[in-house]
Formats: sequence, structure tokens, C-alpha cells
Amino acid sequence: MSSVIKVTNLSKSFGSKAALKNVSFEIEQGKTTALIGPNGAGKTTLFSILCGYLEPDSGQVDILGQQLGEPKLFSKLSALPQDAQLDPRFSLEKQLCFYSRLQGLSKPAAIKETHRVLELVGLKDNVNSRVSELSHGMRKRVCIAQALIDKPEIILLDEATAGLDPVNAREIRNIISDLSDQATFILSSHDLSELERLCSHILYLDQGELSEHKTRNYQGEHNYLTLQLINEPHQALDYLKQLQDVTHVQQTQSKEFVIEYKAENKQFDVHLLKYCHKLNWQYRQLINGNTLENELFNKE
Ligand SMILES: Nc1ncnc2c1ncn2[C@@H]1O[C@H](COP(=O)(O)OP(=O)(O)OP(=O)(O)O)[C@@H](O)[C@H]1O
Repeated sequence: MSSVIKVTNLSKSFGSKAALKNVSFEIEQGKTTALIGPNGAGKTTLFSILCGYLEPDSGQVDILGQQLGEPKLFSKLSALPQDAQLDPRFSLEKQLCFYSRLQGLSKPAAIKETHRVLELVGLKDNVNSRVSELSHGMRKRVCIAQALIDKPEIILLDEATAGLDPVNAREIRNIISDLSDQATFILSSHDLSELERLCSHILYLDQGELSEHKTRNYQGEHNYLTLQLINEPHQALDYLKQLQDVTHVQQTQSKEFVIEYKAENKQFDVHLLKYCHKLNWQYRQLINGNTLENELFNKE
């Protein structure tokens, strides 16, 4: 598969503060990628460089075979900044047409494009609404619609669901998931469970250094299940280790266990639930795979 972004030895400092230190990675076409890291890790700096808002001090950035700032990249990469704002006075049509015209579309094409992207985010009936009349979640969807104008090949979304209620956050996740065969999404969020649902590829930044860069892949000899219980049974770890085909068990937090088992056992989840029932354990949920949080922070 071809890579759409290739970053090599990228560094950026603000005065004496190194925001990115020799960062290198590649993103393959169609692989929804998560950019994760604590506050101040360098995520916004990296996004800003990829969008061409900031110049790196050193290193190479190759996007769709072009160097940063090449006019050919215009409209092939779009971004939703964390603090994206809309003008509350204008209708959605006026606002999105304006952005479409900036992308070089003719007036009729801009109107058509505005209606297309608003339909994609479920707001086609609001084309004449003013931004001031919209809820926070609807405004976020308009910002995503803006990022979809002219079908960019790469879309960067910084905290796309921050501050949204679960229903609106889910709708935005569905939009991203539905469009992920048409564009490569790079998502930054502090919500690991959200990223884990959407992303197959993780970039983990900490203090400007890229310390994780891997494709999540469970198709090996072993599979994982994360078992969350309602109570903490006595010696639960020992009981779980005794189950047939279990190769490793780790307790990752109170009442949560990551169980590694032989992938050849296709019925393992059923056996595990029957085992819980037999032991009179009540479970909260059984998650397929290891959680992203455990993968990143609970390695043994
Ligand atoms: N314009 C700037 N001037 C000075 N320092 C900056 C500037 N922009 C970022 N920094 C510093 O660079 C480092 C990385 O900041 P950045 O905003 O990229 O982190 P982040 O991972 O996006 O953080 P957050 O999750 O809090 O949004 C921080 O130490 C920050 O203080």
C-alpha cells in the first residue's frame, strides 16, 4: 500500500522549548491514524506543520509525493483545527460556499459542493440556518463538512468530538467511519476509546518524541480479550490463568483483566463467559482485543 504522508527527522522548537524532536513516520493510504499524547506533547505542532501553517526547523515532510507548501497540495489535504470557529452571522450555505470558492470552485459548483458536504454530515435541511441557531454538536458537524469540501485525500481532525454529548460524538464517529474508504483520516483526541474504535494505526507523541508507531494487529498466534467484572473476585487472576488455552493474564486495573489466549480456540469467548457464570462472577463487559489504553500504558 502506498504512503500518503512520509515524515523524516522532523524537529521544531519554540525558543528553547523543543516541541518536536526528530520525528519520523509514514501513514499509508486509507489507514485511519490516531495521534495521541499528553498535553504539550507536540500534537498541534505536528498538525500545524502537516497543514503548512508552521514551518519545521529541520526534516522532510512528503505529502502525496509533494513537499510541504506545494500548490498541488491545495485542496488535497484539509484540517479541522481544535479551535475551529464559524461566523455566527452567516447561513451555512453562505459560509461553506465561501470556503468552496476559496478552494477555486465556480459559484454553481460551490453551491453544489456545499449541499453535498452538508448532506454527508446530516445537515442538509439546515442549509439556510445561521450558525448562531445551531447547537454545539451541529456546529462541529459544519466544521467537519468544511473539511470535506472538494473531496480532500487527507483529512486531519484535531479533537473532532471534544465537548460533545455521547450521541453527537457517535454521529461524528460514524461520519468518519463511513468516509474512511474515500480519504485518509488522521485524528487527534484525548479519548482513547474513541480512537480505538476508529483507528488501525497509532502515533504516540510524548514531549516531542514519537515513542509508539505501530499498526494494531491481533492476527497472530494469540488473541486478546479484555474482561471487566462488576466485583473483584478473590484470586481472579489465578482462576483465569487456569482456563484452557490461556497463555497470559494481566490485571490492568481494579476489576479489569487482559487475557491472552491461543487464537486457534475460536470459541474462547463463549468458554470464558461460561466459566464466569460457573464461578458466579458478574461481568460488566467483554471487549474484543486489548484496550488501547492498556496497550500504551500497561505494558508488562
Ligand atoms: N507558539 C508557541 N510558542 C511557544 N511555545 C509553544 C508554541 N506552540 C507550542 N508551544 C510549546 O510546544 C510544546 C508542544 O505544544 P503543542 O501545542 O504542540 O502540544 P499538544 O500535544 O497539542 O498539547 P495539547 O494536548 O495540550 O493541545 C508545548 O510545550 C507548548 O508549550
